[in-house]
Amino acid sequence: MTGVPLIEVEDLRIDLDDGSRCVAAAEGISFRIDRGETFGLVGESGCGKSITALALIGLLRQPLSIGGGVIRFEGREIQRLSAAGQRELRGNRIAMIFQEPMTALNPVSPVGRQIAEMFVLHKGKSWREANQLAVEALASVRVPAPERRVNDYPHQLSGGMRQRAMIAIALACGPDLLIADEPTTALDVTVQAEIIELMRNLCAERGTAILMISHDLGLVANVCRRVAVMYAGRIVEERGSADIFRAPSHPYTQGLVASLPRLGSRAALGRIRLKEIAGVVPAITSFPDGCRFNPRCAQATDICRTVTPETDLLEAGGLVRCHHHA
Ligand SMILES: Nc1ncnc2c1ncn2[C@@H]1O[C@H](COP(=O)(O)OP(=O)(O)OP(=O)(O)O)[C@@H](O)[C@H]1O
Repeated sequence: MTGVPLIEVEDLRIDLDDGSRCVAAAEGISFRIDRGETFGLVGESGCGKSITALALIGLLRQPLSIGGGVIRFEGREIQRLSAAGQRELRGNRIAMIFQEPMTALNPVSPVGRQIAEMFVLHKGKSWREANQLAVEALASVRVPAPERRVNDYPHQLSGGMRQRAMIAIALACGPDLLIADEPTTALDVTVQAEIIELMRNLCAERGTAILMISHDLGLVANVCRRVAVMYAGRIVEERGSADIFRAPSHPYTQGLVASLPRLGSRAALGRIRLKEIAGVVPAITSFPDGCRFNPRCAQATDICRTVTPETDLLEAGGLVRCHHHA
């Protein structure tokens, strides 16, 4: 399958229709992720990261729906797959982990059983085999005493252990793509680092691609080779992770980079306040004309208030959507 991306999103639009009116919650979304690659989607809360991920796995529900564009998995259009085909894609090929594992785990079923179920349902294993594989899966995510822990219910595990169990379930069937939506936001910093390291190592060993979603540019750039920055339902910049710090091109990305504490700096030690991006993200129903970042942008001119910028290729590699890009 050389040359064919694992997943390719082309000009995706996601509509939000509340019955009285229909607005585009996200539009013009295009990116590709190759086999085994790590790709990040970053942006402030509400910019459309999670709904983009849900669209990829065919899990958008009313009032949201795909309003245009194409999503291809190994060259096949996901929207054209039957319901059964989409289910098989979600079970076997694409897995997802969320911020709060409690919402994804079944509270009345032991975690071992939930892992074993994946092997029974998607790999045709017997329960006996599947139970053994569940112990191995928990061991692979470094859960201590896995042969005992398989019998624990989700509420008996700490937040970090629950997220490990979620990763075990997600990776059970050897997916080609793991979508991780704010996987560590609810955890404290030390546990966060351990979980990220674990996820990254397991995926690298198995050749699993990662689509990581977070509001935290530092975290995403640390895990991913390439990063797309979203603002108000559009991708405004896509770059290699190192380039995004060295020479951010879009004023919004520049703002995000300026608001990151540098390791060991006075800001990281909490002694000075970091530069925040002034203003707030507009609501879906009141996206401004032209560039949606223009009301918050110090570089905005008349054209930014009226004309939507096209996506330009950067000489140094990458894409940017700004009339005045650096
Ligand atoms: N089920 C829904 N009904 C109505 N609006 C929704 C629904 N789900 C998402 N939205 C809206 O769509 C927009 C994009 O939401 P999305 O969850 O993708 O944002 P996000 O960037 O992932 O932010 P967060 O990190 O806060 O989840 C938001 O304005 C949100 O309010």
